[in-house]
Amino acid sequence: MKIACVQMNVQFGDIEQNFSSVENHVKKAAAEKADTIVFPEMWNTGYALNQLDQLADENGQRARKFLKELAVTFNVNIVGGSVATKKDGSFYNTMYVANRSGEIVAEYDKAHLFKLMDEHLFMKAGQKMNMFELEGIMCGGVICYDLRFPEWIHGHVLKGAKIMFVPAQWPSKRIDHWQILLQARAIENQCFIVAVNNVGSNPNNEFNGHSMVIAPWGELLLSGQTEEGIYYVNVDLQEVDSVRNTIPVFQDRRPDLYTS
Ligand SMILES: NC(=O)CCC(=O)C(=O)O
Repeated sequence: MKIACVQMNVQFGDIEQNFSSVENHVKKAAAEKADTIVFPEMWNTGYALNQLDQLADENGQRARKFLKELAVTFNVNIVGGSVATKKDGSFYNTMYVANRSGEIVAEYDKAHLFKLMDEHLFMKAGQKMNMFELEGIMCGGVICYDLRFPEWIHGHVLKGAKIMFVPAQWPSKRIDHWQILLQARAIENQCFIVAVNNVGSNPNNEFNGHSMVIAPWGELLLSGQTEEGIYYVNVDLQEVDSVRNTIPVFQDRRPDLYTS
C-alpha cells in the first residue's frame, strides 16, 4: 500500500482555506498514485475551540460528503485526520475514513481529551474503538493524545489492526515524546504506525511536523521535516506476520498476570 502523509499547515479557524488545502493535497497525492492519503487532527478548524459554536461541522455532514466525493473522484482511500463536529448539541474531535468506493468506513470520536490544551472544557470524549478495513487490511485509528494510552492502541491491535493511524496536532515542545511513543507503540504492538502531524502555529502553540511511519520491527520508514508537504511511504503488510513469527509476543502474553 502506498501511503501519502499530508503534513498540512492547518489554518486556525479558517475553514474554507483548510477545505481547499485538503482538496489540493488529495489531487497531488492521487497524481502520485497514492492508495491511501492521511491528514492531521482537526484540519477543518484547527484548535479554535472557543469558536466551535460557529465553526464545528454539524453531524460532520460537510466533511463526510467532501471526503466521500474526493475518494471516488480520485480513486483513493482517505484517512481524514479529524474534524471538529457538533453532534446532539455537543462538540467532538471526529475521524472519518472514506474508501475508494466512497463509503465512510470509520467514524471515531477522540477518546482521551487533552486537558493541557483545554479540550475537555469544550468537547465530549468518544466511547468506542475505531477499527476499519482498507483494501482488505484491518486498520485502527486513534487521535493525538490517545497515543499516550498504550492499552487503547493495544486493544485495537488485539482486535486485528495491522496498521494504526495517528493524526495529530502535537506541539513542537513535546515532539521528543511524540517520536519515542510512536516508535514504542510500533515495536510493542508489532504493527505499522502511520502518524501525521500539523505544522505552523496557532495563538497557543507551535507545531513542527515530524510525521512518522514506523515498521513493525521499529524501523523509521518516514521521519518528516518541519515544513508543509506530502511524504510517500510504501508499506508491506507481510512484515507484520514476519515480525510476529520472529518474536511471538502475542502468543507469550500473560493476561492472567496483568491488572487492568
Ligand atoms: N492534540 C493533542 O491531543 C495534543 C497531545 C499532546 O500534545 C501531548 O503531549 O500528549
